[in-house]
Amino acid sequence: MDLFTSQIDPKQNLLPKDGTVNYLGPILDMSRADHYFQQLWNTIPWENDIIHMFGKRIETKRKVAWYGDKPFEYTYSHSTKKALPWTQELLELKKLTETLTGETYNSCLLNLYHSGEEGMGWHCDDEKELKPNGAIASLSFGAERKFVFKHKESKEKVELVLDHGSLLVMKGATQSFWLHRLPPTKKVGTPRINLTFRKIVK
Ligand SMILES: O=C(O)CCC(=O)C(=O)O
Ligand SMILES: [Fe+2]
Repeated sequence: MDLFTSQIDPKQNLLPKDGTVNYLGPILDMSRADHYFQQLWNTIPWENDIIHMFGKRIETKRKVAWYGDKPFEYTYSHSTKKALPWTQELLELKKLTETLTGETYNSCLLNLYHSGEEGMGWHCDDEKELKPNGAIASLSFGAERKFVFKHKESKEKVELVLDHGSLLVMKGATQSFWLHRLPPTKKVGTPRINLTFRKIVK
């Protein structure tokens, strides 16, 4: 563990107000994190996402997949997906995440970014299907990427780097008051996979 990761305080709230974000840092050793990256890369039926921008339907380069306890329908940016049944690896990761965060989840959105040129724009995860103020746990594999929060009113920003095999938790009022994004960058040439475990209450 290097000097930086040894200074991670999993109880520290990274937000100055209006929500709670904890960064637990790497929760898997390098070889297990590598193993999960390969498994997810090879076995998930990745599909391009559709977003609606300026009245147009745009297919993203970023790929997605949606899993859950039941074939939940999830409307994301006007397209509706039916959740696939858990794979063994996703169930292992869900259990580990539940233990470390003290919360339970029933669904997971997976994102695959082929390189730093792919990212995700400003948004909050406050869809009506999600448990209000429920925790969202974000597991990252592969390339380290910057992640940014921006307060909806004050525009204050909070930045951090999401490591290979790391866990980030957003909870409380975070989605009501803060946007987040994964900025694109020319500095990263390698892929990244992100899993966000969520709780659907429909
Ligand atoms: O890739 C990430 O780290 C963030 C993904 C995200 O914000 C989302 O899936 O809602
Ligand atoms: Fe998000």
